[in-house]
Order: sequence, then structure tokens, then C-alpha cells
Amino acid sequence: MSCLSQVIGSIGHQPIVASTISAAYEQNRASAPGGLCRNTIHQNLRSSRLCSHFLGTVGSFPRPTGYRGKNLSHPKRNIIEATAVAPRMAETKPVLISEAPEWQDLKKHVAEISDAEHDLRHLLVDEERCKGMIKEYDGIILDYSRQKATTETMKKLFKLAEAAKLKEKIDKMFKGEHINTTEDRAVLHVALRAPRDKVITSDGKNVVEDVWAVLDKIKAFSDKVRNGEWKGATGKPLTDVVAIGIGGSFLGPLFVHTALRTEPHTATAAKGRRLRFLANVDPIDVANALQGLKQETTLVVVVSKTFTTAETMLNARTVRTWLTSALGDDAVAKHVVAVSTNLKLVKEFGIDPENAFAFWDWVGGRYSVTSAVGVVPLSLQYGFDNVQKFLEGAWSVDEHFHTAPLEENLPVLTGLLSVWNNTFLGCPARAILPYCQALSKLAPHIQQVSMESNGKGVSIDGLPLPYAVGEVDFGEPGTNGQHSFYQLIHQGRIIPCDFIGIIKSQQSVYLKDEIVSNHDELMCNFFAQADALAYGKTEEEVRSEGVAEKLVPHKKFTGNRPSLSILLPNLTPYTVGQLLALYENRVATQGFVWGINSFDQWGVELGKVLAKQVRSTMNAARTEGKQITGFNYSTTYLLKKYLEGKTQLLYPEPKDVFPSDILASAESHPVPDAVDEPSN
Ligand SMILES: O=P(O)(O)OC[C@H]1O[C@](O)(CO)[C@@H](O)[C@@H]1O
Repeated sequence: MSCLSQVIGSIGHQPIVASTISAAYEQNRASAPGGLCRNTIHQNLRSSRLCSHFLGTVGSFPRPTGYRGKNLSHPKRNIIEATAVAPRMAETKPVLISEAPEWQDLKKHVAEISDAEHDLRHLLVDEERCKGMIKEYDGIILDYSRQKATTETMKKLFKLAEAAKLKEKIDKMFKGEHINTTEDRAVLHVALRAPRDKVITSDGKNVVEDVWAVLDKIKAFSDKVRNGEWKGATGKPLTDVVAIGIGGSFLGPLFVHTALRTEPHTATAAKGRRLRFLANVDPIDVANALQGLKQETTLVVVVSKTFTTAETMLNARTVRTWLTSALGDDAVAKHVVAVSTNLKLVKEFGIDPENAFAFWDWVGGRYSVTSAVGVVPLSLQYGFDNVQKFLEGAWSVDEHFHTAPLEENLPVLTGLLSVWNNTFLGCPARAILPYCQALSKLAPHIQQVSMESNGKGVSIDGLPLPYAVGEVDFGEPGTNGQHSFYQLIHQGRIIPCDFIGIIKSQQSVYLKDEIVSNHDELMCNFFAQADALAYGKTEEEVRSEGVAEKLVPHKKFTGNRPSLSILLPNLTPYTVGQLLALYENRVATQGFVWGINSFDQWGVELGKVLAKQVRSTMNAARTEGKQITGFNYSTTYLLKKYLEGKTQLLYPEPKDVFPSDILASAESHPVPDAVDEPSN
């Protein structure tokens, strides 16, 4: 309760003190599951209408000037005291974008385009329409002609974007305003890839200077490691890197690493080096990540924005034990570096802050791959110059996002179409289907970028949303996906698809007697699938093939299933950066239009808090023989069964933690670099 004795905001010049909201707080506390921390309760409270009233309007319609949303708590910090709130705040009532006439107009429009005349079979006949729906920017081709949309639909979507003040919101993001209001933070991942001479200020400071200071440090460090100047404890060069991190501190770097490891130029740059990722707290993942590695040639990068994430810290302690058990405690200085915003905790962990690479609270975890989070491990593997090209590609799309008109703006177009599909046409999912094996980790990365950003139930003002936001993202590279879940996409649910194709493959195979090259064969499927979904196959067409009548309904394809196609000239560091920024900015567009906060992630907290409760109960049961209490029947039963099955568990020696038969197996069977798959 102590946090409630603080001033937490104001209306006019009147401070809002604890007692103003204590009743609501108590009510939330009473309904919260046992053991919830005050931050979680505070979060519930903040989501209430009462709080949205205090916070003012920042969603679809203007919010009062002078707003400073400092009366906020953060899951990984203490509650921050309020400073000033705009005098006019009490007068401004939050309004949802769904109240706007432009929204209502689009709702009506759904019925207007639901007839057979607006079937994709018909829409695709109109060449003028199709021509207008193919856009190009800096080598990227976007074709959205297979969307269930007419020129009229697009006009209405642009009007909705205006009503939602999309352009202004994008501009505020680039200007470093604190648009992440529930955490009182700027959202400036775009500054991470800005050219050195660009000025982007947040809170009166040019953050680009700070970004480049860290980039210069990463370049110097990665050059030294790569050229062997930086040596391990036994004097050997460090050829292998294990990057420990989870969520945004893992998925983006893994996506980029997977995209670059088969590109000839970057593959050459990585020759003789290995990059592994350790994300899951499952000890099996430790075994995967360390398999075949030797302590004396391994560099560990602990990547955590907060440096408090339970999984990452346990994995970091585990791998530190692996290192020191072979090399002694002093080896940490040469074998462990960190990437974090929390340099204090880095130091407490025993890593010299000199060997730490910083980033800032205005970089969201899932938007952090272009910070040191990605740049450190990727530069170690591929060299800084290649990673710089990746940053340049991302910046190219960022600038386009910031400056291009809505009608030409690829992230805006794709974002608006996702709003259309998801909210208005009622499609709950989106399939991300790259026809490129090197993009096999794109969908897992975008799952976090999109679903952690837009998986929300309230508006940015805390109003419950009466409309659907946030799609379920999933995907696999073509053609693998075709032999897995495409059945559902063709004849089951309507799932808007993103087809991503590459003109010039990273790898070329063309067998003499084949009519097309291997990459051509892959791309034939890329072209065919989009049309198969759009056109389908009528009953008449099925019958005309002589199909038995009873099979006709089974072999019919309804068609009229939306997709969009993205064609990239090649897959290089630059275009990987472009693709990343296209998706990041698309997700932001969706959130801006929906009027939600795409930059916080309160929903991940509850599970973490409950896991903490289980952890202490498990420890007390094991070490003091205490009863399992405080859980429901089901959890108590399962916990008991689990503990009963592990009564022999002891604190083992490092040699037992890292069983030599698993981890050293690669010494007798070395894994060649070329087939050294990423472990995650
Ligand atoms: O980088 P950190 O602080 O270890 O956090 C890892 C991940 O945990 C989350 O906070 C929640 O799962 C993500 O947003 C983040 O990417």
C-alpha cells in the first residue's frame, strides 16, 4: 500500500493523491490471485476507466498538450511518482476510433463488397485496379491486388488512417515523444539504424550520437575478437559465440543469423566461426547450445534488456559455471560480455562494465534486434560492416515509413490491410509464408513483434475494446508449409497470407536435364499459391475434369481468399534489414490505427509472478519438507506428483551438470561448420 501514499497525478492543478483511488486499488487487490505483486494490481487499476480518465486521450483523437504520463509503474521497476498532468485533462473524454464516422463507413462497406461481383476472380480482371495495387520502393515490390479490397476500400482505409491521426503518430514516434504512455517512454528503435549525421532527439538529447558511440565500441570489439587480438584465458582466439537471451533478446538475432548464414558473402565472412543461441531455460537447450564447444574458445554474450529475466539469468549462471569449472573464475573477464540497459546489474553479475554494450529504455525488447542486442552477436559472426548494411536497409524503410504518402507507403499499406482483414473482415490470423529457407525464423520473430505489440484488450486510454485487434501470426517457409497447414488455408478458415519471394536466390542449383532451376521450382509455388487462393475452383470446373459427383464438394475450392505478395531482389544484409523494418512499422501502423499501445507488454507479467510463487514453494518442499499450500487442487496434485518423481535430486558437481558424454560428443564426432544448425 505504500505506493498509494504518493502523489500519482493531478487534475487541473489539484494533485491526485493515494486516497483518491485507494478504493479502486483495494477492489483490484481483492480480486487478484493470491500473491500478485503490487505492480500487477497497479496494472489492472491502470486499465480501468478511472485511470483512463486520469490519463487523458492519446488514442484516436487529440490529447491535451503538456501531458506527462509519469504516474506509471513498470513491471521491472518501482512505481514512479507523477510529475505534471495537463490542466485540461479532466475535460477530455477518451474516444475510441470505432466511434469515428470513417470506421462506421468501413463497416458498411464490408457488406457492399461481399457480393459475387467483388469476388477476387472478378477483382483480378480489372487491370487498372491491379496496377494501382502494385507498389515499389527501393527494390521491394508489394502486390496487394489479391486483397479483398477495391480502390474505394483503400480510399476509406486512408480516411480511417487520417481519423486515427496515423501520420501524426508516426511523426511523434520519430520525434522521440513518449508515445509508450503506460511506461512513459519514447519509442525510438528507428534511431538505432539512423545514419551517423542524423539528429533524433528524445528528452532534449540527440540519441543518434549515443547509438553511434555504442556501434563504434561494438565494431572495435568484434574486430578484435574476429582477428584474434582478443584472446581467451588460455591465450586462444575465441571462435565460438553463445548468445544467451530470450524473447526480443533472442528471436530477432536468430532471424537475422538464419537469414545470413547461407548468403555467400556473409557466409565467407563467418568462415571458421560459430554462433549459437541459448534461450529456453530448459537444460536441454543448454546441452544443445554448448554441444561440441570448448570453453577455451567460447565467448558468451549475455543479452538482456533488464538483466533480471529469470530464464536468461539462470542460463547465464549455468554457462558461467561451465566456463569457470574448466578455466577458473578469472576467465569471466575474457569470456563473458553483456548487452543490457542495466549496467548496474551487469556489474553485479561479475561482468566488467567495460565489456558491456548498452542500449536504452526507449528500445522495446521485441524492437531491439538493431541495437547491441543483435549487433554484438551478429558482428562477431559476420563482421560489423555486414551488420551495418543490415542497419542501412532498415533505415531505408524507416525513412520511407516516415515520409512517404499513405498511398505509397509500404508499411502503412500492409498495416491498413491487416486492420481491414482482422477487424472488419473478421480474419483472426495471418500467415507469414516466405518462399526462402533462409527466412525460416521470420515468422517466429514476427510472432513476438506483432502479438506482443498488438495483443491488447484495451485502448491506449484503458477503454475496453469493442472491436478485434491483433492477429494470430504463424508461418513456415514455402514449400514446407504447403505440406503442412495449407489445407486449412485453401478449404478451411480464411487466413490472409503474406507470400514473400526472392528474385535471386542465395544459392543456385540448376540441373542439366531439369526444365527449371531449383529456385525457379520453389518460386513457381510462390506464384501459384497466391492465385490458387484467390481463384479457387468452382464445382463446374471440378465436374469438367470428370470428377465423380460425390467428390465434387470435396474437390471444390471456394477461392476469394486474400493474400499479398512481397518480392525482394535478393536476400542480403540490406534487404533483411528492409524486411524487418517493413514488418516492425506495419505492426506499429496497426496499433496506431486501432488506438492501442503497441509498445508495452503487461500481459506477460502475471505468469512470471505466479512462477515465482511456485519456485519458492518447490524449494521449501524440497529443502524443508514443507507442505504444498496456496494452490488449487489441480496444481497441488501435479506439483506433488512432480516432486515425488524427483526425490533423488541433489546439487551436483559441474561435471554432472554438463555430462561429458553429451557435451563432448562432438570432440569425437566434430560438427562441420556447414551443417552447424542454429540450436534454436
Ligand atoms: O531482454 P530481457 O529484459 O531479458 O527481456 C526478454 C523478453 O521478456 C519480455 O519482457 C517478456 O517476455 C519481452 O518483452 C522481452 O523481449
